[in-house]
Amino acid sequence: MLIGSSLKMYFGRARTLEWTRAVAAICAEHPAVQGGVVEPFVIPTFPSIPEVVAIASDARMLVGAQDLHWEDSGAFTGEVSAPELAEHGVSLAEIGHAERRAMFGESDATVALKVAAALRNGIAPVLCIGETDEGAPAAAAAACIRQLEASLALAREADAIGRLVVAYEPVWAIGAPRPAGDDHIRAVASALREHLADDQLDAQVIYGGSAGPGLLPRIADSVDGMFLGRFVHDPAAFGTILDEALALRGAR
Ligand SMILES: O=C(CO)COP(=O)(O)O
Repeated sequence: MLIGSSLKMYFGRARTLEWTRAVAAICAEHPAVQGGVVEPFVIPTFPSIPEVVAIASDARMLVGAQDLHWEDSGAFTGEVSAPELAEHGVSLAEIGHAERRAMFGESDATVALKVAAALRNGIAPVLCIGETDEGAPAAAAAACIRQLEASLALAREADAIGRLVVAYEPVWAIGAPRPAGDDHIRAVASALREHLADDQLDAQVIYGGSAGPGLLPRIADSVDGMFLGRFVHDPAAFGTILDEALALRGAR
C-alpha cells in the first residue's frame, strides 16, 4: 500500500519540517512501514524538498514533487525539471491535480506531456484524475478512464515503462467535509484497476479527497493506497492510518 500526503501550500518551511519529522518518527517505528506493508510518502513544496528528503529517507518514506515541467531543461522561467527533481532524490511527482487544472490552466494535453517527462526520467507520476461533479459511479468511471488515457497518450506513444500511481480524486470530494461514499470509491477504483491490470506500466490506484482515519478499512479491497490531505495535518492521524493498514494485512 502506498500511503502519503501532499502538503499543498498549507505549511511554511518550519511547519513542513516539523510535520515531516513527526511522521518520519512514526514511520521509522511502525511495523507497517518497517515490515514493508506500507510505502509512505510526502509531497512538500519545491523549496522544502532537499530538507524533507534528508529526513524522510531514514524512515523509508518516499518524497514527491507537486508538479514538474515537461521539458528536461531550457528557458522555462519559474519551472522545475524532472531531471533536477531526480537529482534531489524525488521519486514521485504529482501531475494534473484538480487544483492545478482549475486554477493554473492544466489540461489533459499538458498533463500528458508531464507524465511522459516524469516516466522518461524515472520518476513515478502521481497522476491525479477524477470526475468534476457528483454522479453515478459508472459515469464517473467512464470519465476517469477517458481522462487517464488522454493523460497517458504521449507516454504510450513513447512506449514508456515504469511505475504509475493513479490518484483517483473526485473533484467534488476534495476539500470537502467528508470523502466520496465508500461504494462510489470502490466502484470507480475497481474500474480503474481493471482497466490497468495488464498494462505495461506498473500501475497502482490510490484514493484521495477528504480521506482520513477510518476510510481505508472500508475501501481497502479496491485501492492500493491513500492520498491524504488536511485530515493528516495532525501527524498522529497518519499513524492511525498505518495501524489500519497493518490490521488489514493481519486480517488477510
Ligand atoms: O487533494 C487532496 C490530496 O492531494 C485531498 O486533499 P483533502 O484531503 O484536504 O481534501
